[in-house]
Amino acid sequence: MAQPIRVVITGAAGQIAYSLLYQIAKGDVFGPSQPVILHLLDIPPMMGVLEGVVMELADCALPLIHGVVPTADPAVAFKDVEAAFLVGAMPRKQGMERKDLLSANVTIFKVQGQALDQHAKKTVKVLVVGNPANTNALVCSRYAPSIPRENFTAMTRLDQNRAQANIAARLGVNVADVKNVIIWGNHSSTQYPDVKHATVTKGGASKNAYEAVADEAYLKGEFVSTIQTRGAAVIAARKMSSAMSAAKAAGDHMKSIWQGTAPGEWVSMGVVSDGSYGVPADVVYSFPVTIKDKKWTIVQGLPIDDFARSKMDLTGKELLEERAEALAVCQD
Ligand SMILES: NC(=O)c1ccc[n+]([C@@H]2O[C@H](COP(=O)([O-])OP(=O)(O)OC[C@H]3O[C@@H](n4cnc5c(N)ncnc54)[C@H](O)[C@@H]3O)[C@@H](O)[C@H]2O)c1
Ligand SMILES: O=C(O)C[C@H](O)C(=O)O
Repeated sequence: MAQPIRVVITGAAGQIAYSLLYQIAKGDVFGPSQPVILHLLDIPPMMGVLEGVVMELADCALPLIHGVVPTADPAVAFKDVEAAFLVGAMPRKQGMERKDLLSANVTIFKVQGQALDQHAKKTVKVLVVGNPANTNALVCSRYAPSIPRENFTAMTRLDQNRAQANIAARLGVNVADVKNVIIWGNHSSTQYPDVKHATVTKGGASKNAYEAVADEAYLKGEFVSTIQTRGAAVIAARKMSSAMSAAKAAGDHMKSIWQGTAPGEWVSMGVVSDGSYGVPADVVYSFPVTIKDKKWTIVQGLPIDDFARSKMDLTGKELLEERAEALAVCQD
């Protein structure tokens, strides 16, 4: 059996972690033969709750768990970790936009960037889930200069999963038959879910999903706004933000990094932009990427029409505004 890897989950006493820990511990993310030592970080008032989570992990009797380290100390939490799920942050309430969380949450990611820089393995792969996820990931990478910037990614996989599930339902196929829907930009209500390059397998043949849906008004209107506002719809219904689906998406995202993407498939994630597709550089922008040997590459050369262009520019503009606000908060 492989040597265990150390994996940190922040916000470990919270909602998302409650679903995510089980996925990681039973091998869904790093593989069925990869033991893990789980580092669980939360804040001091949550240590009692975290103790209960630790008891439950023990009671799951999962052979891949080779250790559990509950702590409120970032220096302990980030020590020698090879993968980091940065979940711990305040979730939004009904009526808020995700960027309303910026001033409350961004300093968490400054502190954790510094702790990663000092204590984590230099190869650590960092997934930021806490909102506003894209800008938090940018801040985290800036405060961890000894770790390559490409090791920091933000989660838009939940948006991709939502979009693929929506299209599958529309076409009456299984969700596994819809591939390559793209999320461009910010994990916010300006994101652009794009079906133009997606495929669907129906009756044994692979087709373009946009053409298969054959309803441009839907794909440019209701579909886009449904995916953009899905998080708010879940909050309105549950009175709490998405957790089970967010945890599943976090597992999917890290699994893609660890195990790579299948030939002909890509996934969407927020990465530090190099200006590809004419979007702003140096913001964490969601692109379609392929992954090999734990390294992502932006899929290049996709044709962008005027509609997509305007949506991609709008979400890029929002990320520039968030970056300015976040860096001002961090300097205070
Ligand atoms: N990117 C996405 O697609 C996506 C999806 C769903 C939720 N989210 C975001 O994920 C975050 C967590 O959501 P949740 O439902 O688990 O919230 P939650 O309130 O249930 O749990 C958050 C946990 O983080 C802890 N925490 C706060 N500050 C911390 C710090 N400095 N260090 C370590 N832990 C800290 C809290 O004590 C709490 O236990 C929120 O910001 C939410 O908006 C993102
Ligand atoms: O929308 C939220 O605030 C939570 C999360 O980002 C989501 O998309 O469900």
